[in-house]
Amino acid sequence: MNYPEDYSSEINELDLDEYKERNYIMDLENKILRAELKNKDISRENSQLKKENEILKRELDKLRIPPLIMGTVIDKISSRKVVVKSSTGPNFLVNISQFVDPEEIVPGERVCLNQQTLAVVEVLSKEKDYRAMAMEIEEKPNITFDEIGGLSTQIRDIKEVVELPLKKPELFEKIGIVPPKGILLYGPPGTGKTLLAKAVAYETNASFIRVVGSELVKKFIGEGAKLVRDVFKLAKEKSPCIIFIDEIDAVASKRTESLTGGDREVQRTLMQLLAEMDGFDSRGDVKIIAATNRPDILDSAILRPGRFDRIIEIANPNEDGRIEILKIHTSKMNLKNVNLRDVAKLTEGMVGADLKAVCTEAGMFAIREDREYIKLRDFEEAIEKIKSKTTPKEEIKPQVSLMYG
Ligand SMILES: Nc1ncnc2c1ncn2[C@@H]1O[C@H](COP(=O)(O)OP(=O)(O)OP(=O)(O)O)[C@@H](O)[C@H]1O
Repeated sequence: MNYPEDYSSEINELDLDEYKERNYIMDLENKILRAELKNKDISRENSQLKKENEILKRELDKLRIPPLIMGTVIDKISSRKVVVKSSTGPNFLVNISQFVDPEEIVPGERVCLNQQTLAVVEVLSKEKDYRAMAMEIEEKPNITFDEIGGLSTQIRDIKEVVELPLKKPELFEKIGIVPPKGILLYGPPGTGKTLLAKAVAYETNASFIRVVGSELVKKFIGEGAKLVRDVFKLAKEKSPCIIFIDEIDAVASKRTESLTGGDREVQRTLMQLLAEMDGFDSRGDVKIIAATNRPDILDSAILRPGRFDRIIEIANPNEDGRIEILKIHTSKMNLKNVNLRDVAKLTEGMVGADLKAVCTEAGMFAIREDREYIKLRDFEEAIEKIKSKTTPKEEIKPQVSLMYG
């Protein structure tokens, strides 16, 4: 169409204005979109941080709760005053804390006392028995040796000393040798000691009882020795059974000359443990696996023949070990162009628990970017993040004179 010259220039100007306006609007829309995406990212990060904050708060609360003393109510003097026989020995006349319903407290009831004020702060109902609190019992843990990476030699050793005697006791009888009763796993935290013990229980169809050394002597004051007795009794009832004692150093560190009250408690618990171990038949179907990060401080009494006389080191994984562990933890992840050897090279010094955290974190980075696959960059960022949170694991060896088998 032909327009007169002056009219067409007016239209061109109009077009230009409209064009500029449209560009401006598009620009604004892009900015809004970017701001919205950023906002989404921030709120996702915010909720992640909130979750982390919650976890840390809970951890802090746990740390703030001082250890409690167990006791049995002997007599009720008034609605808020009772006489309690403490598990540490003496009787106390104590108050009932305002958080506890005084109606619940009758003679014979087991209660927890605050260590400083000795007030009754908790009633131990039958369901919430302290034994249940101190022991983790699994009828058949669901962990197989295939889920453990980088520990093939240790798996072979453990099979020899635990699995074989449990599955074929007649073999040992024929040959005339006594299978070991207990083995000690030592190595830095997070290297898979608990995992190994659970896998042995799974492969031998055994139940699994886990107790933590530090809890036996610090959380359930005065009950350590009794708990050890109960653990062995329960293990016999549930046999075949694997007893796993984590942090054994807390009950079996070298004896010191002067004994404080706490040390005496440790002593009593250790003596009971040694007596229980000496008292049962190594050909039976209860085996004990203990774990420690501090083999250097162990009392040699527990490493004597007939006790924990097999020692297996669970060290930090090497590069091939790290690849195996990464394979396990990425088996269900959608990876794109990720060579696990590259990831293993970047994770020198990390243990299995760190590698698991790296895999989960790499997945989180992909989710944050709305991607359905995980690339090497996600692993690199995850490694940075985990490294900034963890301290390098130190390897501590037992003293040479303590090593047997
Ligand atoms: N060798 C491994 N192969 C696969 N996963 C592992 C391995 N080691 C550790 N992990 C992962 O780390 C988690 C923690 O490991 P585990 O509890 O067995 O370590 P640990 O040596 O018993 O540590 P701690 O001394 O702190 O008790 C396991 O549940 C598992 O997911």
